[in-house]
Amino acid sequence: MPILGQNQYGKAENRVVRITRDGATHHIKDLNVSVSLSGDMEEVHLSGSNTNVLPTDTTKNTVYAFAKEHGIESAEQFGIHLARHFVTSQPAIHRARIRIEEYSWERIEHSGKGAHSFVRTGQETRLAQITYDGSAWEVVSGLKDLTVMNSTDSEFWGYVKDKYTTLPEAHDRILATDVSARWRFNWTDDEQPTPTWDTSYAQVKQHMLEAFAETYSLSLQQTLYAMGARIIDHRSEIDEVRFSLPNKHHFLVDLAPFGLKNDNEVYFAADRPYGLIEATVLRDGVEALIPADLTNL
Ligand SMILES: O=c1[nH]c(=O)c2[nH]c(=O)[nH]c2[nH]1
Repeated sequence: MPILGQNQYGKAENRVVRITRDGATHHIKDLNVSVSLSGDMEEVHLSGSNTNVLPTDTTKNTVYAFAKEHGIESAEQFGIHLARHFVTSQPAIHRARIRIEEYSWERIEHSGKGAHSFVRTGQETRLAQITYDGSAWEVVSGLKDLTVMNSTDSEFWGYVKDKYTTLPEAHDRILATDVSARWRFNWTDDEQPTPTWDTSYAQVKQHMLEAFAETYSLSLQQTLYAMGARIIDHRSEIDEVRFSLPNKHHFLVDLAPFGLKNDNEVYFAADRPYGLIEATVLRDGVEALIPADLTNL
């Protein structure tokens, strides 16, 4: 008989918006929450018995009920509540993985009454993944679509040249990327104090941006390492950072046909193909646990 391999189930992409009313001042949390459970699920696959199956519909309802009952302090805290609930309340469920995307809203400053108007900020999407097996926690936070550009202090030369190489060496180029990053916390058990999730997120993002701005770059690879190293050096709660950085190429336009000189002023922003630079930066002595392919994480 064929063997049932790894399996998991749950409700994906539960969109939950939680408003907290503080008089006329409102606060918004806007999340996309995916629940994935695993455990004693052989029978549902092999014989069709649903005895151990908590319906995915129930997992969806739990997300909404918890938004009311516990509020949403941070994506990480909310994910921890949910994961703990599924694993500790259902004997057949041995592992819960909660993935969250968070969309940020900024208050619209205006001179009228009330503080209940918001504009979606077009910057990055915050990410969190919480996994719990009844004893150990794994929290990986992250972000995607944080678009950054340096208009100088970037070079790329001295690379391998074979018969197919046509790329001219660059001694002053634009360096631009959409940062996708995940970082793993070394908080793993309830005995340790939990990190302050929001402060940690803000600091990690700031270190990333400062390292991008302050690194005189000889390659996107070098900039990536500088960004990760800065996080590992400054944030003791984090042991591992993984980046996926598309190199958003900007090519100088040849204006000579029009009798114009292009002194690093006019570029064509290409959207594809793009270089894709990916790497993990780790604290010395720790094991790498973030998967190499971030597309589904
Ligand atoms: O920063 C870069 N790294 C590369 O590996 C590479 N390859 C390339 O064509 N351009 C660049 N730029």
